[in-house]
Amino acid sequence: MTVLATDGVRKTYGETTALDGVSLSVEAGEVFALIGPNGAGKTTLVRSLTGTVDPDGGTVELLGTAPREADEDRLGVLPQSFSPPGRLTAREVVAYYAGLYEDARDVDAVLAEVGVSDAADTWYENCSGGQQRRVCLGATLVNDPDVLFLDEPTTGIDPAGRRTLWDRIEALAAGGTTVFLTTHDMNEAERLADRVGLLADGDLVAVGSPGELVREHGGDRRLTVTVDGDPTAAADALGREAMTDGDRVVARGVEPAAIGDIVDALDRAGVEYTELSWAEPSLEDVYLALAGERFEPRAGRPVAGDD
Ligand SMILES: Nc1ncnc2c1ncn2[C@@H]1O[C@H](COP(=O)(O)OP(=O)(O)OP(=O)(O)O)[C@@H](O)[C@H]1O
Repeated sequence: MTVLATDGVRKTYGETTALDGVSLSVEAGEVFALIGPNGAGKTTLVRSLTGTVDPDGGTVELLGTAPREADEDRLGVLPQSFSPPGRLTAREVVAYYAGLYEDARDVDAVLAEVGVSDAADTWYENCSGGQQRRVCLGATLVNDPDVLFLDEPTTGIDPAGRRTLWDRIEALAAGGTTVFLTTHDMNEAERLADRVGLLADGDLVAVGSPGELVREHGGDRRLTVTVDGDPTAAADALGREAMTDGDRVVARGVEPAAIGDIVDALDRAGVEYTELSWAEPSLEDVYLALAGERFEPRAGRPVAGDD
């Protein structure tokens, strides 16, 4: 069942085109992550989907109706900036939002779920930035929403806390909650999302599962050797196309099975190196390929016909 859908959505602010004809749909129980550079239009799209921005063109449907008509009891929305009154405790903030619903969840259970039980009696304004973000997330979960919009949910949260919240979001999705999130954290998108959409300059330039996007746009597996000395000797020793960049030599398309032979070849050639690493392409490579800022390697020079 389609939970939300846009067709040709456009939004301009004066001379700025925030959304330039965005069409997408998200199915029940799906986790959809929207990524893209600052100013790409992510928040504008979330706000169009939740009915707080009126698009200039195109159509938006949420739960089978116009966003403003959608049943609020079934929605949870965590905006990018959310400013509850500072002189309420964390528990009072969540209780305030719980009070807006007839059938709200237990406030302490929600605080525990987002990992802020310890700060339950602390004034919101005295909570750390990460604790505040968790309290706000808790406030969006009080009505046990069917559809959850999370605009940069883990910004400002420490790595361990981020993982706790990822677990929580995964558990919600496993329970059937549809999640639409925006993030600048490629690990977050890769870990959580069934599908990822990359928005650039108001255009949805790629949509697919993280695996599909990486296969299509992520480029090759690569081996990087950081040398202590002249990189060209290392590049020669690799016996394959490579590129030098400062003290690094990068060869693309290297299979894991070839790493042993490469190490032997470097040893035979007497190449001194400080690091040898091998990496699969990731969503970050997709992002950089499709929306990143391009730059020329500082002292790079192609070796052996590398492109
Ligand atoms: N209310 C507004 N008035 C004027 N311009 C706006 C308004 N809201 C957004 N914009 C502009 O629309 C464009 C898209 O902004 P938006 O906040 O949707 O981007 P974003 O992808 O969410 O960015 P970020 O990653 O920085 O949060 C930007 O150029 C922004 O300046």
